[in-house]
Amino acid sequence: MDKRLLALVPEALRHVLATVAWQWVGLVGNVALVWVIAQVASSLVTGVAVPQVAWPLLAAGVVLRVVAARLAARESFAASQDVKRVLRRRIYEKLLAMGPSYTDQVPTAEVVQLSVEGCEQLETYFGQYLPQLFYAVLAPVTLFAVVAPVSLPAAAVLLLCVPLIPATIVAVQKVAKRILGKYWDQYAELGDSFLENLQGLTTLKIYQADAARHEAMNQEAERFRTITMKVLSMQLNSIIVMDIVALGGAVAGIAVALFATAAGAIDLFGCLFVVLISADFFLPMRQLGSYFHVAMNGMAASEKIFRLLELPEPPARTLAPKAGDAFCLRDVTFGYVPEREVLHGVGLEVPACGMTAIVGESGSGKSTIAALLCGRLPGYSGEALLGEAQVRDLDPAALARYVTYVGLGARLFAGTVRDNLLMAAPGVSEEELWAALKMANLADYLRSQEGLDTRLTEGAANLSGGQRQRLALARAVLHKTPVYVFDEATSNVDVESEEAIMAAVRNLAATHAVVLISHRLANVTDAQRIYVMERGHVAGEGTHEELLSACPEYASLWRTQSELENVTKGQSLCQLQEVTADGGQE
Ligand SMILES: Nc1ncnc2c1ncn2[C@@H]1O[C@H](COP(=O)(O)OP(=O)(O)OP(=O)(O)O)[C@@H](O)[C@H]1O
Repeated sequence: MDKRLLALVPEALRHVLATVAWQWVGLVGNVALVWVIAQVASSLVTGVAVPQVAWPLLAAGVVLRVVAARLAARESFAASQDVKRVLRRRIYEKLLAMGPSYTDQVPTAEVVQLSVEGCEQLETYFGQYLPQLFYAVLAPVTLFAVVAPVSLPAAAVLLLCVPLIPATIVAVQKVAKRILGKYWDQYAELGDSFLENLQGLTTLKIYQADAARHEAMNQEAERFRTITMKVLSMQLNSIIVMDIVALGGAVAGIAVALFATAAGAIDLFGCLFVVLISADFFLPMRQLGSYFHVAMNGMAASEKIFRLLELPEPPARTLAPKAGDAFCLRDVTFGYVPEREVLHGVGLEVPACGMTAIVGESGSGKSTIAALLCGRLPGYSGEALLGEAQVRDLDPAALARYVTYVGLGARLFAGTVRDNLLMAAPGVSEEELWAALKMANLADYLRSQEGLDTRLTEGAANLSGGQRQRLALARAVLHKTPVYVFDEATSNVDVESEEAIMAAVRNLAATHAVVLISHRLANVTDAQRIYVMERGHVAGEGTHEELLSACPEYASLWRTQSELENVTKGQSLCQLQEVTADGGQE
């Protein structure tokens, strides 16, 4: 019995005790029935009349058994409902408390398994195993009190044999614990790779790597099958052992009663009564043994649930930003893992209005700064302030109302364009929706379709990449917040889309704080302030002109990109000239 589990769901304990009480009432009914049957059988042999009380007792026994069985089942159901409800709520609250970065500590697949399968297993623990645990102690003691006046030696032998069953359970427990621990590990592993492969199926197909992954998953599934079979065979074997012990105990009790009858110590009724009741001494313990395996499964799941519930949580964030608050980073250091620092003493300021750009080579830490500003990386050191509050102390919901993040992975959902836009700003007028679409240069295209009712498939796969990004931008613009963070919002889009997005971003920057992360320097030349990142630190800051003269890293990046773009333009020109020469056209 795990005390932590009981403490976790104290409400369920009331139902567990009620289940035990009703089981006990059922046992009393059973004793009455056995008493009547033994009386009737012995009277048939001896010819002595059956006592008058037997018939009302028979009726009472039947009623008690039926009613008690129903009520015990109802209470057991109530206990398991409580457990599932409470545990799932606790897991959900834990995830909320851990915040969006919970995946750093526990994979989503494991959380899903624990909330579904894990909680189901605990349902059996509370609904069946726990009541049976109490009842399996109470029943033999009660029966001893009933049988002892009939035959003390038989009652004593029966009672003494009962603990042999838990003794075998304890012997099995060590092995069971090890096997079940492995079972859950394999289960979680299989769930993880299934989820990942399913999410990446398109990529696997593109590279024809699906067959290899399929094979790897088959091997994992085979390992899971093997361990499941081990669990089952361990359970069946131990049930056989428990049956032998239970039958052996009953036989010993019956033998004692027979000897006592032969010696004249008890009459025929007494002998029959002991014979008929002896199995009831062992049945509850035997039943406990079979629930025990399911309970062990639940215990193994509960270990994992506790591990999840005990994961460290970031301190409660309660502060909210005030109107006009601006971001300011001072000497900020951060690493995703302790052994590798990604930002080293970064300092930057984002004024409450205007465009602040962050540029730098790939991997220099730009997106990390964006994530930090959005409160997703609370484990930084130094000062990341919004107004006077540390970003890590701000309530995530309040921060989400203050900062809109638009990244490459902005998700568009299946449904209409209107649905996707309204999720950012419920209740806004049609005019405002169209104004945002116009800003993102998407209005004309959508008018040629079905307007705001244009249907999008999952992930807006029926739009082009550029259209998707422009729609994500329109949605962001509708989400009226004082600060916008654009992380590579113009990556992988055509020139037309890039120009449209940049025009919208500049427009926004006229009245809001905009942080623009872009690998393309041409997009940031008119930013009020540009920060140049290099390997996690700020290598330079200033306007485009200031940086060209004062920051060699920026000047070098600018030169490389300009040359590249000139070469590309030159090639296009050459190709155009070739076409003109060949075709003789102007
Ligand atoms: N979730 C993560 N876990 C561990 N390391 C990470 C994680 N995300 C980023 N990093 C590491 O942090 C460093 C900075 O990454 P970041 O994404 O901030 O760079 P970036 O400048 O935005 O790059 P890019 O221009 O390619 O998007 C990289 O070395 C990267 O390997």
